[in-house]
Amino acid sequence: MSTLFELPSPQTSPQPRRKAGAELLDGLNDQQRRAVQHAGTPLLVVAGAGSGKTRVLTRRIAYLLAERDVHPGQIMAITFTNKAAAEMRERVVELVGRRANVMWVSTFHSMCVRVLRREATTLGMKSSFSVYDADDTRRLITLVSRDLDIDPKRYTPRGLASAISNLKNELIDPESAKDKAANDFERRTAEVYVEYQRRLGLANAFDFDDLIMRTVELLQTFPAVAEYYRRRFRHVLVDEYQDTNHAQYTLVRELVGTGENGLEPGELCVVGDADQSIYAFRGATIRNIVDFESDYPQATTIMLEQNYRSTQTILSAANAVISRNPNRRDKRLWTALGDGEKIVGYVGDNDHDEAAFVAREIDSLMDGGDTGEVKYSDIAVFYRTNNQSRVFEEIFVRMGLPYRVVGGVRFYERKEVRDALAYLRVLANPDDAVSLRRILNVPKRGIGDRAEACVSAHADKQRISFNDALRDAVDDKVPMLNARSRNAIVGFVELIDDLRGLVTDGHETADILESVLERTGYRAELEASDDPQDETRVENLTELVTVAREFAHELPPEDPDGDGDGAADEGLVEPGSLAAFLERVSLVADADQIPDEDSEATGVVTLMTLHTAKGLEYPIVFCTGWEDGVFPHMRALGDPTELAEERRLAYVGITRAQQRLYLSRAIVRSAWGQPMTNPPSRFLDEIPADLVDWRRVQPERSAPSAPTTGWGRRSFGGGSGGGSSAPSFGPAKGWKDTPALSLNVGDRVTHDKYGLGTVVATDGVGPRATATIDFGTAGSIRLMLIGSVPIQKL
Ligand SMILES: Nc1ncnc2c1ncn2[C@@H]1O[C@H](COP(=O)(O)OP(=O)(O)OP(=O)(O)O)[C@@H](O)[C@H]1O
Ligand SMILES: [Mg+2]
Repeated sequence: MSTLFELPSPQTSPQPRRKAGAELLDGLNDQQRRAVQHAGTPLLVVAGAGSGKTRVLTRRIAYLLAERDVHPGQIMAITFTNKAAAEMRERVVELVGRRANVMWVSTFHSMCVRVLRREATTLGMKSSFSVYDADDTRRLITLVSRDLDIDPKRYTPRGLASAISNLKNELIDPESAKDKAANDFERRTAEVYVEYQRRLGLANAFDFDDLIMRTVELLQTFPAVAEYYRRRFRHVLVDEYQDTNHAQYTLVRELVGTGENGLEPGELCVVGDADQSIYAFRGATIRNIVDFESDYPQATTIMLEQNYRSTQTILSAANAVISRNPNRRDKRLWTALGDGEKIVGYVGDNDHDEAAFVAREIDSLMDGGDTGEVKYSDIAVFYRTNNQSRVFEEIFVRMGLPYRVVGGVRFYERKEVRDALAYLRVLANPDDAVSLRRILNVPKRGIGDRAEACVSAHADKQRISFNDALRDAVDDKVPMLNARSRNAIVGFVELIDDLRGLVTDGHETADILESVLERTGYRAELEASDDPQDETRVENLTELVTVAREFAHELPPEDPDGDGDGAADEGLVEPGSLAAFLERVSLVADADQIPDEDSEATGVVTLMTLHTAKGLEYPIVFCTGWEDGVFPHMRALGDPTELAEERRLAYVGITRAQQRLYLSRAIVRSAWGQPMTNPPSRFLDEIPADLVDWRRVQPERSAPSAPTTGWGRRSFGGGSGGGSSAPSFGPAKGWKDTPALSLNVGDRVTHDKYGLGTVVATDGVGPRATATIDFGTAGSIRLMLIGSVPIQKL
């Protein structure tokens, strides 16, 4: 166990440049200033987008350090992405100097990893644990449900994984899940959950949700541990508080404490905006913001009203959209930045046309025109789902526009990269069963499925880890294993042990990785292949080596664990080590990427999903794919709660823009392999027409018969029928040409892909009519826009 936190002795080294307190309050309005200076009781800052919440948080930290004699080691700041954390740290360093480097500024997940590294043994784990991401989790759940004879069609690993994740976000442990299970699915889930947790333990691994849940468990079960962290972190600050889930909420409460053992509760400051809550699907709840005052009876709430980011036109559009949401506290943001340019609207014939418009527009913006100096890095393109990026990438490559995609099929999700990392993880944590089984026969070395099953059965029977079972195989103690497989396993175990020798000898991660690629024959196999994709794979592996090389040469923080003593705590990972590298890589969450420090300088257009855009700002923003069924997402069309969440996402998207905003949609989109005719997004109708300069509307093909109130469909004619550029498809064509299929609850239908189904709900009319259809097996209740799916009534 750790010793109690003591304040370090005053620094003797020369002080870095520090800003005086008064200067730290410069460029803040009265409300912001109050928030920065507030002391003693819990503080909530609620305000709309761009009102300076994050700025307040950053300044508050600097102010604590400069004016209230708080030591950086006493500060815990929590942000939503690693990128945001890096930025916040950077800004505080600008304000108060390098000593701010020892603060804990991190995401919930990184923060928990740090805590768990030092306390792992208290929870019966080793500090060399692995962190399993969504893919590892799904693999392990697949293995578990196979062993439990669960029908993967009825209960998919994905469905089970998400159910277990929900339980963890609600801090429900396996035993309680069992007790609470009320139907077959919940009972099966609980069964899988119990076994999955046991296997995680055997593999010495935490999954993402565990990081939070087990840290809470740690603090709640071991008062001395809780006291240590409460004494240490006297200030807890949380950005984007509206997106915390129950587990994270509880974690914050535990960290702050309620004043036991004569220790005053830590000072808590959270900032957020209920209108920007967009992670309900991960259990986030605005309850945490709405009930802050009752959760913390002493709390002070400060509201900010001035927006410093966007023009009035952009703000008005955002306000118009979000004001349609029910049950929200209305807050009118204002800006002193003037009306600015009108929003530009565009309707593409199809998604390629839409992308071409974006590319042409970027090109002409860069040429100067009436806009003056524009850099590529001033521009961002947003879309609703990752798969929409491909069309943009194609045209950007063709036109030579520099860009980068944040998220998407990310580097770390590529098979070859995951394989290589699995090797490294096995070297760092021998018990990591998911990684071990992943590479057991990659590249092929004669350890087939049957051999793997024998070893796994043996592990189960003896209740030992897969790694120990492999070692039993070497000693010929695994029944049913044939001699050939055994020999192959001997070779594999020797190879791994050899490679592990490099780690113990303290070799650099990049060199270890080179040896892995070399000695396993992995790279040679790819190089020998004539599949062009394998060439890319080799490049990716080379890139991974480079990442590892750079990581090792990053400047280590002045004080690795931030407790002011300049040394790492026992059990913490060595900076620059293999463990540290793996940690960094595994915490690259889905809304995140390894911070790319150079991207501002190199000047590239940024492409990302709306979710990833949260908290960011760009002078010029293209919001694309404004179509019902795309954005709002298909899933949300019949569900008021989900629709409200999509509307908040629209609010987030619009409010990223500082000066210029483009909104676009396509009439026909082929993102899911099959062309679909999509009606304009209902959110477009919600934006006052006079805010928009409509560059191109839908070409007129027949006399418009639909009412054409809102903009964006001033001349909304027939769907795809008759248009030469639009491909024809499916039994149901454009919504207008084909008499809309009228569906009622209880109707039986047949779908080209999903087969027979029953309508369980309907919603909307005309082009926006949707039906929720149950196709029989679990997880396949689908919501569809009737006009655009290959469906027939029986
Ligand atoms: N008082 C101020 N004077 C001038 N600029 C300000 C002021 N407050 C904030 N800003 C600037 O306004 C922009 C938005 O601020 P910030 O990102 O902190 O807002 P936010 O409320 O966190 O937004 P979001 O809800 O999108 O996260 C930033 O560029 C910030 O530097
Ligand atoms: Mg912010």
